[in-house]
Amino acid sequence: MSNPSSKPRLLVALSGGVDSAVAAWKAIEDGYEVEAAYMKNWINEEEVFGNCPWMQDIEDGRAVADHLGIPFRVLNFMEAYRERIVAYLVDGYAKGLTPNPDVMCNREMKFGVLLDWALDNGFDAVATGHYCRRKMGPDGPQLHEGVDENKDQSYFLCMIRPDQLEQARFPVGEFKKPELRELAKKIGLPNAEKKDSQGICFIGEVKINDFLEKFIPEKPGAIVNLEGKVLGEHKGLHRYTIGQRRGIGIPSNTDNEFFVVASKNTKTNELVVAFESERPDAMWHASVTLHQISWLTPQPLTEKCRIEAKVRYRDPRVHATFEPNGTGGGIVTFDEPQRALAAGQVCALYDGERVLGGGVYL
Ligand SMILES: Nc1ncnc2c1ncn2[C@@H]1O[C@H](COP(=O)(O)OP(=O)(O)OP(=O)(O)O)[C@@H](O)[C@H]1O
Repeated sequence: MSNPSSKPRLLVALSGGVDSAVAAWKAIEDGYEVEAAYMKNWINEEEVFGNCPWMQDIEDGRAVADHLGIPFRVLNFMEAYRERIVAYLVDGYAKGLTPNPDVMCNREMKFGVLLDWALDNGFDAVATGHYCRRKMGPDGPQLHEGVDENKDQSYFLCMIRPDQLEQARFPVGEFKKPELRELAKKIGLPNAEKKDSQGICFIGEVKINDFLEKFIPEKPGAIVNLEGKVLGEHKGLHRYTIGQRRGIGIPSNTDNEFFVVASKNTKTNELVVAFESERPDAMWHASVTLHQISWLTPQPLTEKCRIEAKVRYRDPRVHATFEPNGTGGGIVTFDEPQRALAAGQVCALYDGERVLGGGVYL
């Protein structure tokens, strides 16, 4: 497709939410020729649970695009989503892991399938409403945390590849959320007061276990304490995550003490629970091994070095030492042990506010 204007063409991923709406407005202000796309990833078909309010989101997206005077389209990526995200999620849980579909969705969908579509259709880049920043460094673009410490979403983007970052734009990374809401009202965006979305889009409000029930058969086993005493029965280890407090189904019989999931024994199909105050060894980790790190640096780090690591979206960065293992992964040893790291989750590596990359821990 030819570009009659000299402006770079930007496709904004418009979710119907306020962040991507302001991202589209800001991109226009920044001098891009902007168009918008909503990705239809999942609908409540085949009676599988799932309650993403996608029809409302499409209406909101369209209203925003109309308000800004930019073209809007809905792209059907349901097949790719099923193959790349739902399958990864279900396989992961079936293996006893705790997958991170939000991280994978950025790599596989927003800056994967959507970016490919955009490039094929004459766009130069794709923008989202993520709170993070892309800064030019001496060796190319770098990914940095967003200015708003409360909202920073760089963790979710730590596994995108450098070639994807090349064509990614984050127009709201310099904003703080309250300021962005105010701006949305000031410029009259129709969704300025819309509530923030929660959880994984395609399962919406539905609990992950209700969703997984449709895909993974029950596999009952014993719930045991640290001494191996049987306390009850579980319906399948895939329904639990290390460190989980709620929904274990075992009363503690003690005031102010609650059971947590200390570990999952896949060999015996036992769920091991403990009181938090017992500080079960299995729940505190001095280090994690990351296999296949996805680097955002020009070259992978090949020397032992000091870094910062973020083991969960809502956790702060913590100081750690990184040691490459020579096979594309490495060991992250924390200065202070970290609680409840579930295999399958993602550890993001930082140098200050700059994201160096990320990997899945074993
Ligand atoms: N279905 C979708 N179609 C197009 N873009 C999407 C879709 N879902 C998410 N995005 C993009 O990914 C970004 C981050 O998604 P997330 O679900 O975390 O939303 P959010 O932080 O609540 O942002 P928003 O307020 O824009 O919904 C969004 O700002 C948007 O650019």
